[in-house]
Amino acid sequence: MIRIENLTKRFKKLQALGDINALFNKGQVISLIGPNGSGKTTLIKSILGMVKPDSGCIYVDTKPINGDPSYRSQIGYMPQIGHYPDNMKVGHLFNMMKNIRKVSDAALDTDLLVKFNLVSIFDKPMRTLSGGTRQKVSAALAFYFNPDILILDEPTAGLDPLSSEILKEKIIEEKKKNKLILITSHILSDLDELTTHVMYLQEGKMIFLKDIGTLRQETGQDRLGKAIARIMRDGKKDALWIDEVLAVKETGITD
Ligand SMILES: Nc1ncnc2c1ncn2[C@@H]1O[C@H](COP(=O)(O)OP(=O)(O)OP(=O)(O)O)[C@@H](O)[C@H]1O
Repeated sequence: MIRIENLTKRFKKLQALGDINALFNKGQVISLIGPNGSGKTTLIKSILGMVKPDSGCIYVDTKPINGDPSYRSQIGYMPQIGHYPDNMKVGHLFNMMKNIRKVSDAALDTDLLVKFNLVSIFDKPMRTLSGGTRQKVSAALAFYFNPDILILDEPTAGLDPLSSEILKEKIIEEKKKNKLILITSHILSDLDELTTHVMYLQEGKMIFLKDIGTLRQETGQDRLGKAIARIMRDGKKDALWIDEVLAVKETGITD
């Protein structure tokens, strides 16, 4: 569904992404994990066409994305920080998006609008919302047009525990509908019940892309956080092991 080939991006001297190769398919929930500044958001923005790679290519449903931008209507995107017009009211924002997309009411997914009770704040200007409430607006917009692909950048950051659970349940529901979901998060416990595959980035390099079963088996750890910690610890002890996992990038997902 999304194929990434030899993707490279530099910001002046800094290599933000170095020769990334990956294949993401329907029904997968890919957790993009890596330290701050490892390139997760740059990768996401490259898929969305918001960052122009220096070289390489991204295909969505076999079509290269550097042509027709209409592929973006297939994608629901929840940014790390949503930027909205300050004076726009919440209700107006949803209406405006609906009008731009020319989608009928029946085709809309209003689940999160209802569950986050956003209708009750339709008259509030965006600038008056708390950080967490802005996150809820971003989440509801990402799912609003029932997209086949969801890209969620730190979706639970800033959400209270109940809202975080509501969002996670929603992601699980969409996963059951065979959608492709890409998530970044530093809260690995949030990803445990969602993830089918883990893509680990470090300094712009893909260290591995593996299905969660393989990762658990190789590390002997059930929890994602512990499995990743184990990998990083072992990686420091044994550089050869890192070479071995780097070889995974040649083949992509090891199903
Ligand atoms: N527009 C830009 N101009 C210059 N450097 C940039 C730009 N965007 C990102 N970078 C740099 O590229 C690197 C990767 O950044 P990116 O935001 O992709 O990391 P990340 O893995 O998403 O980090 P975090 O976990 O902190 O969100 C960082 O060193 C960042 O400073």
